[in-house]
Amino acid sequence: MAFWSSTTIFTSKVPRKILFMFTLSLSVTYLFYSLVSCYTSLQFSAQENYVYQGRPVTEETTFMTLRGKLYSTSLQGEFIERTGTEQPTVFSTNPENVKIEGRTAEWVRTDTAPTNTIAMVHTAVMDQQHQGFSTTDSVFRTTMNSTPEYGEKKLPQAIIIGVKKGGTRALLEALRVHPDVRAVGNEPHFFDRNYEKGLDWYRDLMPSTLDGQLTMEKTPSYFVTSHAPKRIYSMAKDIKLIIVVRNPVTRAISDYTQTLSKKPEIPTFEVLAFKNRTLGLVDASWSALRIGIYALHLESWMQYFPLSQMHFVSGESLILDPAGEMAKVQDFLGLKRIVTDKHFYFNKTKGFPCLKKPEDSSAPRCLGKSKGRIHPRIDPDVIHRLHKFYKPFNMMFYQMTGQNFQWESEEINDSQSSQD
Ligand SMILES: Nc1ncnc2c1ncn2[C@@H]1O[C@H](COP(=O)(O)OS(=O)(=O)O)[C@@H](OP(=O)(O)O)[C@H]1O
Repeated sequence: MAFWSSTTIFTSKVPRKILFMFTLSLSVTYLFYSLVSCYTSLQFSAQENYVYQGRPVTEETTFMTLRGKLYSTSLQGEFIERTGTEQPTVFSTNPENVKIEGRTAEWVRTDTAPTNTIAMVHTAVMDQQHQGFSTTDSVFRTTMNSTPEYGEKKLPQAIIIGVKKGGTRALLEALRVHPDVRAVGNEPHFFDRNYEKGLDWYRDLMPSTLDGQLTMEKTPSYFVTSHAPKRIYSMAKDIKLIIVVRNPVTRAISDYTQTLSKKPEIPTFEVLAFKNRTLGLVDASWSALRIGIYALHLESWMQYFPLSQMHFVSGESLILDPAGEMAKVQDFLGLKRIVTDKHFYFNKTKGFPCLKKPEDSSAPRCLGKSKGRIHPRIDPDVIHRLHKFYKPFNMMFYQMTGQNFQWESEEINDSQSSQD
């Protein structure tokens, strides 16, 4: 009764207009806050959803979110072709001075530390413009997807040490699809060119990893660097070493093709391959040929590491059956077989296997122009002589590794096809 009477007094005392204004302002305030909170939650979910192997990932578990964040750049296949950081190719016909270590552009993923992102994006834009690519939203997405790195930087537990032009980039990029592998995109060249910079410098180049993830790098010149085995051993005795090998004759031609692309004025392959062609004296000190004497280089690695710590990948099989080679590599690294045939397709235009692109991305997932170059035609007689030159070294290599890479049967095929 008291309540009823006080309400009646209130309504009768306050003018109806004021009451109406008060109710209206309350409603407007309520509506405003509802809209603001709705917008914030929409924004949050747009930022927190990313794609993991083609599927959108939401915040189902914290761990998946963290890992997804860590991989948000890489799993969207943001590959940006940029010029390697290596020193430019120096060519000399004096075998002692021959240094064909230069490298051309290659695919480098942009999952860098945030501090490097702006520089990388800038480089990406410049490079894409330079190559006539459109400065697409892939660069934009790279910026958007640059998330802080989680975990800690570690020294690598596995290194692809060689061989130059063996297919090392293709292997590393396929491995980087694996959620338990994190690798530095550029070649650090720590054990051959930057050793004096120290282990802290080297570690700092590595991407951050979470527990259970492998840190990796690839520098193909390590395999032929005499002091690399000792240096790597002193860093980590139990490190795993991967060597991608390829028919040494084709490898030499590939190496030469790379140099030719930068220095078109160099002598022909046929000239460089011999000290005296009439006498059939092969110039084994020419680095393009010397690198292919695998048995010789392997010997120095075997002084420090048991074979069980080395894995040899056939460069030929990596092209013909990438998933098969990846299965063996994942086993060797103690990884779950996650990278399988589902991840590859044969790209007819490229003429090589490429990584399948995630559903939502238009980013290319083939390697760049510097991988899979067209080789110049080499005199079949020179090819035959080189096969003969390499044969004993290949045999020794097969014996040392316990693997037959069948490069001799390739020569039979080559000569058959050149007769056709
Ligand atoms: N999937 C795929 N796509 C393109 N290219 C592929 C692939 N798999 C292996 N290869 C072969 O890799 C060769 C280059 O080897 P590397 O990456 O080790 O070269 S480098 O030493 O890093 O410069 C390169 O040599 P060239 O063909 O002579 O250019 C390729 O034959």
